[in-house]
Parts: sequence; C-alpha cells; structure tokens
Amino acid sequence: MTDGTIVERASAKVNLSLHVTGVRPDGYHLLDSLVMFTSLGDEIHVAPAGTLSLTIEGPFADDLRVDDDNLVLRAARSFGVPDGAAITLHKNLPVASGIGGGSADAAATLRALARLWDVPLPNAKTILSLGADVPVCMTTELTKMSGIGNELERLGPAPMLDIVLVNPKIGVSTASVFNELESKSNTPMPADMPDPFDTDNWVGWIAHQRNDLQPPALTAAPVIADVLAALSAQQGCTLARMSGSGATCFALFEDSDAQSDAAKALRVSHPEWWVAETDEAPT
Ligand SMILES: C[C@](O)(CO)[C@H](O)COP(=O)(O)OP(=O)(O)OC[C@H]1O[C@@H](n2ccc(N)nc2=O)[C@H](O)[C@@H]1O
Ligand SMILES: Nc1ncnc2c1ncn2[C@@H]1O[C@H](COP(=O)(O)OP(=O)(O)OP(=O)(O)O)[C@@H](O)[C@H]1O
Repeated sequence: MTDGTIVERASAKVNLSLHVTGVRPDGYHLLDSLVMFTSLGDEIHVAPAGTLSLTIEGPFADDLRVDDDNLVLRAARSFGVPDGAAITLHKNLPVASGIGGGSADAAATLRALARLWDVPLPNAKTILSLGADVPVCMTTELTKMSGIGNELERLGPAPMLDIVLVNPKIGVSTASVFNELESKSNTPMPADMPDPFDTDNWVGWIAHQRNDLQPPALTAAPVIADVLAALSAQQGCTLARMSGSGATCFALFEDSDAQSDAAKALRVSHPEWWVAETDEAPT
C-alpha cells in the first residue's frame, strides 16, 4: 500500500489430526498433529504511528476487547523495542473456536511489524510464549507439529482441498478440554504419510487418524456431535472432524460442487451456526 500500510493474512488453522501422546510435568501436553491453513482468515494491517494502538473490525469484532491480553498487542510488545504502529485487526474468524484465530493474529502481527519496523522476528522461545499454536502459524505450509507445538516439520504447500468449516457459535476453553482428557498418553500418527498430492490416499490416511480432544470437547459442548453428524450427512463428504480443542469442525468434500451444496444446505438447516466454505491457503 502506498501510505506505508502493511497487510498480513492470519489464515485459519485446521488440525487435520491431533494426537495427544503425553503430558509434561508443567501440565502442557505433547502433541502429534498434522496442521494445514485455509485461505479464509483474519487480516492484520499495520501503519506507521508514534504510539502502539489496536482497532478491531469485522464480523467477530464484538467478541474481543482491546486490552493488554489481546494476542495482537502481546505479539507487538514481544519485540521488546518500544516503537509505534497503528494496528487494525479484521476479525473474520470466530473467537476461541479451535482454528487458532488468536494464534494466527499473533503470528501475522509479528510478520507485519518485523517488516514495518525493519527488525528481525523475536526468537523461537518468545514466539512460543505467546501460545503453543503461534509457532505453527508463522507460515501457511502443511506442517507436522509435535512437542507442545514447538517442533515443526514443514511439508510444503497443502494439496487442493474443498473444505467446509462449521462453528456452532460456542466458545470452548482449550485449557478445560485438555484437563478433561481421560487418557493423556495415546499413540502417535504412523511415521509414514502418503504423498499429500495423492489426495484420495492421503484423505483416507487422515481418516484413520484422530483428534484426541474430540471426546472431552463433546462432553463440554454436546452440540459438536450435531455439527459432526450434519457435516457427515452431506453428499460427497469424505471426512468430518473437530479441529484443535473445538468447537469448530471441518469437512473435506469430493469436489467444489459438493462443498457448496453442503454449505448451502447447512446454512438453511442451521442458520444459527457459522458456516464457511474455504480451501488451502497459498504459501
Ligand atoms: C489444541 C491446539 O489448538 C492444537 O493445535 C493447541 O495445542 C492450543 O494452542 P494455544 O491455544 O495456542 O494454547 P495456549 O494458549 O498456549 O495454552 C492454552 C492452554 O491449553 C493447554 N495446553 C496447550 C497446548 C499444549 N500443547 N498443551 C496444553 O496442555 C494448557 O492448559 C494451556 O494453559
Ligand atoms: N486477537 C485475538 N483473537 C482471538 N482470540 C484472542 C485474541 N486475543 C486474545 N484472545 C483470547 O485467546 C483465547 C483463544 O482464542 P483463539 O481464537 O485463538 O482460540 P482457538 O481458536 O481455540 O485457538 P487454538 O486452536 O490455538 O486453541 C480466547 O479466549 C480469546 O479471548
């Protein structure tokens, strides 16, 4: 932009699988997760200014306050250099919904301010301190994520996928869902993954994986079962699963016609839900 404004996309994160394989003495859980990003997301705009400020706009702006805990301001302060910027967050993603909106906002803020201020990104430890999902959100590549979210194997661009996201407009607390998980030590994903560009095989492989947080999230918010049933019942749905700690669920479709028919049908049958059609984010 000519006025010096820098724009960074904060793509929604989808945990295609999420295996919880252990728990650390500090209570953080060890994960084995295949993560992708969608072209749908929030947007961060940063413009030169004398002081740091944040304005929130967009469909979910009313669900967030501009306070010191906002992940965008925490990310800005994490550079440690007192500098100014007028930041605008366009909040298109539901809040506390398992698709990493806050984490993606923090990551996009870091990228945008590093460009605006012409400074390096904060170090890996600082990025992780903003949230376990912030490191993975630093790029939009398909990623195998392990550790507590800090060990990342970047796998390149995600294959082309026709996705529908549904959130029943219920926020779920990540900490409580982890706390309610019965078994903390579950099997990891198999080491060998088929070629992601062999889509049929790949989707079949993902269908054999799990989201271990789905059962405790279903207990906390039983409506998630209705979302999964409604998605699975759509023609051409090849996989329906919850993302992250919920409550957003994703479904993959055979083609874009099936995807758009499903989204239309769900908007009619459940006008109270948030329903979004999307695909893989560009890298
Ligand atoms: C469930 C996932 O969305 C999967 O991608 C993430 O692991 C959650 O990442 P996040 O929302 O950035 O999580 P944080 O804000 O760091 O942590 C929120 C709470 O979730 C729990 N938490 C989070 C990550 C992790 N590996 N183990 C945990 O037990 C902790 O109780 C923590 O207090
Ligand atoms: N910019 C922000 N956007 C969204 N949530 C924020 C933001 N700043 C702070 N938060 C707080 O962070 C918490 C988690 O929000 P977020 O939308 O990232 O959840 P999530 O999608 O469940 O994340 P994850 O999938 O990483 O667990 C909420 O309680 C919210 O109030």
